[in-house]
Amino acid sequence: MIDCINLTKQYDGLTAVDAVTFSVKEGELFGLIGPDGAGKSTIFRMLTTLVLPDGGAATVQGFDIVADYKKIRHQVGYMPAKFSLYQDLTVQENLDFFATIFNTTIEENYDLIHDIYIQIAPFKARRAGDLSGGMKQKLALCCALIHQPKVLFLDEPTTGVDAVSRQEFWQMLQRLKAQGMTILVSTPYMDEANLCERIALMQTGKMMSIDTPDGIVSQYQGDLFAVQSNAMSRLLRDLRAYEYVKNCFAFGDFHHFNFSNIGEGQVPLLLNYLNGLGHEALICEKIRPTIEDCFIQLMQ
Ligand SMILES: Nc1ncnc2c1ncn2[C@@H]1O[C@H](COP(=O)(O)OP(=O)(O)OP(=O)(O)O)[C@@H](O)[C@H]1O
Repeated sequence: MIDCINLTKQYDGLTAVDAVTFSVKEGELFGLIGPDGAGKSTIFRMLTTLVLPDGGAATVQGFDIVADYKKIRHQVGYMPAKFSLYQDLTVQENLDFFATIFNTTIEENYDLIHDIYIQIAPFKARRAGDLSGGMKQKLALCCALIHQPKVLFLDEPTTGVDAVSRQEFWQMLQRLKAQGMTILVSTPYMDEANLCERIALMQTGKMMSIDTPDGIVSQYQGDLFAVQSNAMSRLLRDLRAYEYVKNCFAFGDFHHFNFSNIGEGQVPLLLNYLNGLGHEALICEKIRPTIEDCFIQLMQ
């Protein structure tokens, strides 16, 4: 449904998207995962024909993003990262407006949107600008779906949205996927990567790895450990000073690290070293890497 080959975009000498190659299959939920500035929005803007690429090529539903831009605009649903609905119009007026410009009605497409529509229906008369972040996202999704697109582009739909709304949003995406929708979604939240079928990890315009979340985790090089003591900030410094600790960073209630040489055999020696430095209540265990751990390793 989406094919990109060496897709490139530059802004004033800065390469925002650097020869990116990836494909999204029909009915797939594919995630672009990366921090601010990684180039996610620029990929969305090129694929939805809002900006022209400087190099490479891409098709959406078989249509070329440059030559067939009008066809693509009629066929895809796009939810930009920035809330782009009319803040002064009510929820109902926004929905009616988007239905009208696509020459359709809410009733005609009710099957696809009813799940989301019933959640925003109680606020039909409220101005879009007065909705909560989560409700704004639901309304924007509803508007993006109003013309029954086959491909949905969702640029950071959960950024700035509370944890419960984020969870609800992803449940809605899973239901849309079950209805056969192809979805390209971006997020800076690494935990959301696991909710996609396949992901691309992005940094400074480049795709570092493309695979299923499990596939990415299985490519982690070496063993990863989580460690805790009664003095966490000193522990970070002491770990980084230890000769055989390669990379170490804070991760929730633990610090994650790996060894530069051998793996698990080093643990008793490291614990001796930390005990000697006065650390108490030490816990150190080998763990399965998260997507964030994999991302950090790939960056290094
Ligand atoms: N119109 C523009 N003019 C100049 N530089 C731009 C423009 N749009 C994006 N950039 C730059 O291109 C790079 C990629 O930006 P992009 O918005 O695609 O990243 P992103 O991963 O979506 O991050 P964000 O969440 O911050 O938007 C950044 O360095 C950004 O500053």
